[in-house]
Amino acid sequence: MIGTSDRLHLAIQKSGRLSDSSRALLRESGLRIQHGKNDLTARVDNFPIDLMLVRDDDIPTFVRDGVCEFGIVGRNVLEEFALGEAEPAYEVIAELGFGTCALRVAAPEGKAYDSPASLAGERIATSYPRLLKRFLEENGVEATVIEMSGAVELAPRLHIASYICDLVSTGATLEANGLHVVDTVLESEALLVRTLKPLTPEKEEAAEMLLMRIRGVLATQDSKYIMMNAPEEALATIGEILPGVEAPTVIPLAGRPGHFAVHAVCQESVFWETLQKLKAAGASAILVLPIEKMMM
Ligand SMILES: Nc1ncnc2c1ncn2[C@@H]1O[C@H](COP(=O)(O)OP(=O)(O)OP(=O)(O)O)[C@@H](O)[C@H]1O
Ligand SMILES: O=P(O)(O)OC[C@H]1O[C@H](OP(=O)(O)OP(=O)(O)O)[C@H](O)[C@@H]1O
Ligand SMILES: [Mg+2]
Repeated sequence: MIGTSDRLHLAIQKSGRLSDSSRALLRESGLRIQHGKNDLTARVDNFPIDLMLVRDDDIPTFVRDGVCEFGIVGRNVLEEFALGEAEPAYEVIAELGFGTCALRVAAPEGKAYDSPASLAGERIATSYPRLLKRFLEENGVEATVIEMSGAVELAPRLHIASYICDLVSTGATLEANGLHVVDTVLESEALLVRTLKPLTPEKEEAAEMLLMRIRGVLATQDSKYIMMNAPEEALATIGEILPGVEAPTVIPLAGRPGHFAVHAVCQESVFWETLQKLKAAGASAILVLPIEKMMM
C-alpha cells in the first residue's frame, strides 16, 4: 500500500504555453488528473503522483531541492537557472517535442549585423541575462545587458536598447515590432527533468513506471505501423527504404508462392514519398497505421 508520503510530485506550468501539452502528455501516459481543493495542486487518482501547478520559473528550484521529483519546463528557463547554480541540480530525462522556440538576438529593421562582433559596445535587452552573457563571452564580445522581465520587444522603440534577445517561435511578435532575427543563442523545447536527490524505493519504483509510460508515448508520436505485400525479389530493397526499421516481419502469403506480407514499426515519419518508393520497388496494398501504445 502506497501512503501519501510515497507519492511523487511533478511540477508543471499552471497556465501558459506549456500547460496544455504537459497535461496532454500525462493524460496520454494514462494518468487521470483530478483537480484538488485549490488550483495549485492536482491529484492523479490512478497513479501515486501529485501535480504541482506553478509558474514555470519556479520549476527548476523545486526540482533542485527535491520538493518535486520531476518537472516539465523549457530548456530556456532551465539553462538560465543552471547558469546561476554552483552544481548540477537536475537530470534531463526526455525532450518532449512541444514548446519549441528559440532564444534569438533581434535588431530593428535597417540595423546592420554581420556577426556577434557587431554587438560590441551595444545595449541588449533580455529576460535571459545569463544565457545572453554566456553567448557574448563565448564570442569574446563586450556589451551591456539590460534585464527586463517582459515586453522585451518594446526596448528598441523606447530607446532602452539597440538589440533584444528574446524567445521567438513564429516571428510574428518580432515582425509586429519592426524587428528581425540576427542570431541564435539557444534552441529550446519542453524537457522532462528529474531531481538528483535520491528517492525512496517506493518512489523510485513509481518513477520508473512513469518514465516507461512517458517514453512509450514519445516513441509512438513519430512511429507508424506499416504493412504491405511484396514479391521475394523486392524484399531487400524494401528493407532499405523503410525509415527507422531494424528488422521487418516477413510472413509468406497463403496461396501465393514467392509473395510475402511485410510488417514493420517505422520509428520515423512515413511520408508519401516513402510510399511511392515502396510501390516502385514492387510493394502493393501498402497500409500505414497509427500506433496507440508502445512499451520498449
Ligand atoms: N512563442 C512560443 N512558442 C512556443 N513556445 C514558447 C513560446 N514562447 C515561450 N515558449 C516556451 O514556453 C515556456 C512558457 O512560456 P510562457 O510565455 O507561458 O511563460 P511565462 O509567461 O513565463 O509563464 P509563467 O506565468 O508560468 O511564468 C517558455 O519558457 C518557453 O520554453
Ligand atoms: O515568435 P512568436 O510566435 O510571435 O512568439 C514569441 C513571443 O512568445 C513569447 O511570449 P508570450 O506570447 O508567451 O507572452 P509572455 O511574454 O507574456 O510570456 C515570447 O516572449 C515572445 O514575445
Ligand atoms: Mg515564467
